[in-house]
Amino acid sequence: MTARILDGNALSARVRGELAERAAALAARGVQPCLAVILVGANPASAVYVRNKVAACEKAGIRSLRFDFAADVDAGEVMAKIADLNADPAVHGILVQLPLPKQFNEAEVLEAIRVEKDVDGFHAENVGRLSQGQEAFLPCTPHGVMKMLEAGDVPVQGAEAVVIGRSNIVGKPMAMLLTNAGATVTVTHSKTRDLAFHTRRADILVAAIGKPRFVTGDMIKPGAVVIDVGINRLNEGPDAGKLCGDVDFESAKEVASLITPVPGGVGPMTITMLLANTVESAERVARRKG
Ligand SMILES: Nc1nc2c(c(=O)[nH]1)N[C@@H](CN(C=O)c1ccc(C(=O)N[C@@H](CCC(=O)O)C(=O)O)cc1)CN2
Repeated sequence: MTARILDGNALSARVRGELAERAAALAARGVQPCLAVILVGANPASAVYVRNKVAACEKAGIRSLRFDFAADVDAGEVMAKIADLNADPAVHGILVQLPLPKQFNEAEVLEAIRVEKDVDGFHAENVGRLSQGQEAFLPCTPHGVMKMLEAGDVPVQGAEAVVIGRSNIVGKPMAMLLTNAGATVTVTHSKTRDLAFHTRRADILVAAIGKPRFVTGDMIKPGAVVIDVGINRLNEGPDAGKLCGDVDFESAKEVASLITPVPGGVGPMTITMLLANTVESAERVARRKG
């Protein structure tokens, strides 16, 4: 069996087209969706993601404001910028690119963003609302994964889902979304004993562990759906310099029924769901204006 590929670029293009129409309709009513992006430091991967987010906004008719701070900036300066953006009625979404340098308390920074502008879905109130199955801004990567499952007609209700990774931005919210959708979810991580025992039981396997090509074909149940959230740049070997996921694509595709590639899988959907949350936030403002 060779797996069908779930193309995140194609799905993103479709969804971003719809979002551009919604953004244009809002602008016609005098509300131009606007996203503020804060980048602290010079992490090269973060710089690429922020550049891509700003470019995607522009293409979709979403205004973007970008604020760059040096890695050794005083945390108070960034907090003051967040306070300004919170108070600015023209700004509908605020995001702080992660990771932050060591002097920052990440949770404190994320809590400083107004819940209604938390388009990354990382504020504790949005996390709590998600855990209770209430309406909330959903974290962009897990939300993108759910959209991909939907686009691939993957039955989630009743499925055995295994998530590898327990990070706040992917693993934990992913588990909550799959649970809310009726899957039976197992969260595994670096301390899990006999990981392959769990992964081989999965109808839906989500890999978000941050280890290049970690999940191999022999760890996958035949016919499973494999979602690769990892983005790793290889430093050595014949593929040095190339991007790869947490899944060994070549062996996995021979066992799975459906698989996401890296690049071109979940990554583009992360940015797409950020645009979706920003447009949604602006629509809420427009509704309140009447
Ligand atoms: N504030 C946030 N910080 C981080 C998030 C997040 O959702 N919010 N997620 C990740 C990084 N990330 C978004 O910020 C992200 C990662 C990857 C991609 C992507 O499109 N990847 C491409 C490859 C891009 C490349 O060439 O490097 C792909 O997979 O095709 C988008 C967004 C951590 N931080």
